[in-house]
Amino acid sequence: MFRIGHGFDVHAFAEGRPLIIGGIEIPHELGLKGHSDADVLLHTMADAILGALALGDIGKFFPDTDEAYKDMDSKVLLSEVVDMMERKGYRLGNIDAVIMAEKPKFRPYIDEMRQVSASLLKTDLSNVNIKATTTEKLGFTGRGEGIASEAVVLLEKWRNHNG
Ligand SMILES: Nc1ccn([C@@H]2O[C@H](COP(=O)(O)O)[C@@H](O)[C@H]2O)c(=O)n1
Ligand SMILES: C[C@@]1(CO)OP(=O)(O)OP(=O)(O)OC[C@H]1O
Repeated sequence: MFRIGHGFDVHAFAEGRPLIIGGIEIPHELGLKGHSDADVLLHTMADAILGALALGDIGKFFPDTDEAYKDMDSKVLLSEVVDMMERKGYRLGNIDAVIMAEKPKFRPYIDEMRQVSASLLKTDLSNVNIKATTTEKLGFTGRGEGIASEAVVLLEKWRNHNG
């Protein structure tokens, strides 16, 4: 059995924060504002998986009102969601994600982001696609106010769940 999921997330730019996307730090004059490390790409991946499993979203499991998740490494968040997926008897089929931002240019970092995410998602590199686009200077991303990201995932049931 297959299940499809979709994730979408937005974080605003902020001064004095590192820019962490796809589990890696990207050199840029601005970072992203958030309760966690604000890794907008890993958040969309986690939300897409939770969506496929009809489990809700990351805010339900990692509320931004809980001090335990302050400055949380989103690699840990995604790993915990992958554990939930595995406990339900699913594994990743493939994931396709997009980062929407006017700046910086992500293309030089895409291969490393794919490697980090594939490892967190416990899947082969060939099952993970990450792309980037500007929004042609339109909207909040086009004005450089923040970064948006979206992901679609396919999960495959391959064993009986154990909890
Ligand atoms: N922040 C970004 C945005 C885009 N790219 C790469 O540039 C290509 C052209 O972008 P358009 O929005 O003009 O279509 C795009 O396909 C990406 O490869 C990027 O690296 N970082
Ligand atoms: C990741 C969490 C963790 O508290 O916080 P944020 O970094 O603010 O991210 P967001 O995608 O706005 O909401 C989900 C939160 O659960």
